[in-house]
Amino acid sequence: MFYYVMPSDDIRRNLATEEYLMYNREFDEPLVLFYYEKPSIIVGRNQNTQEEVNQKFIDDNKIVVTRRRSGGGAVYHDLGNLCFSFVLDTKNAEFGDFKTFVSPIINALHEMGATTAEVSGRNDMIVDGKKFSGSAMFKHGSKIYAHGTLMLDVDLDVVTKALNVPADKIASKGIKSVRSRVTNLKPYLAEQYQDLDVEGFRDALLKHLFAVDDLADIKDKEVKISAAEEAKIEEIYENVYNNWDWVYGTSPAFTVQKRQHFTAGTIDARLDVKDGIIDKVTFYGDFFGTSDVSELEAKFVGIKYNREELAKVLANVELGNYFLGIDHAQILDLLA
Ligand SMILES: Nc1ncnc2c1ncn2[C@@H]1O[C@H](COP(=O)(O)OC(=O)CCCC[C@@H]2CCSS2)[C@@H](O)[C@H]1O
Repeated sequence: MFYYVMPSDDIRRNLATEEYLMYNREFDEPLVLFYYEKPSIIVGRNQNTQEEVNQKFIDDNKIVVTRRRSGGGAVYHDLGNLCFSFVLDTKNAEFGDFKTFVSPIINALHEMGATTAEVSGRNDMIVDGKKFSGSAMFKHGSKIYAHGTLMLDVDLDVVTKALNVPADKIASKGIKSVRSRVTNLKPYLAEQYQDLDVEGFRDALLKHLFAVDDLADIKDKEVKISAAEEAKIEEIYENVYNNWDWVYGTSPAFTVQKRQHFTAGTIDARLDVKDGIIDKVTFYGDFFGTSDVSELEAKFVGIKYNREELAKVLANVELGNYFLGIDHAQILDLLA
């Protein structure tokens, strides 16, 4: 087995590197990758990004949002979360089921004191009945990567806030992720691991996986990435993981239906969104102004469905013509 430790703390670059290595390297032996990142949400291949993220919270807290190629639900990562990934070619290595591929990780965790950590269901690892890891995989030809999370010391409060979308927000046709109760691993690890940050945890795991006391002993097992390859990884970063078309634009078509009560009355808004772009907006309500509201509805058609774009349109609108006594911020909150 070979290994590579990602130097970046940006999930978009880390996913680009993982993808690059899988497509472009030959794997006589499996490769294990480790990476971690600053606060980010990673939605699954078939998910509706707008539905999975709490956009206002994401904007306010500058949380990175991206989409991965593997399936499953949206997860939240911060600097207390470590990702692992096994990349291999099924021509050269057998790829069993989920339980088989995570077994080296489970064994290492047992050795580190989390003796009750176990595999659960289709893609979870749990301890004390609570999830600390979710996994997913992506296949291309005979090559596969199977990656997962390890919640060492994640801010659990933020997990709920960042992923929490009000139930009434969207009536979607997309695939919904399963909400489950999560926990951090740290309290379950032995005393000597209590002061570890995510890098220390990673190094400890590596030592257990390769059965060495010193990482210097496995230097020859470390994969090297050249400057020319870095440039190609940068292209994947830009074209895929940092590209709105991939992150939002590939979401399934969905409809947002929202209702807001104002002192003057109630407004309902319905937005049809296709490929991340607003297809149609309809307002219903009982206190419209003097101008035809369909004029306002038309202004939103064709823009990207996000707060920033909605705010730009609203900035040029004399709202009082359409709704009496409502300001821009209120309408923005209704729509976004
Ligand atoms: N970081 C993290 N780890 C484990 N579980 C999480 C995490 N964040 C949120 N959740 C919980 O899992 C569900 C979603 O579970 P679900 O089973 O739907 O999806 C997954 O687990 C996908 C894991 C993808 C791992 C990739 C590895 C490299 S980049 S992302 C979510 O609603 C939360 O309740």
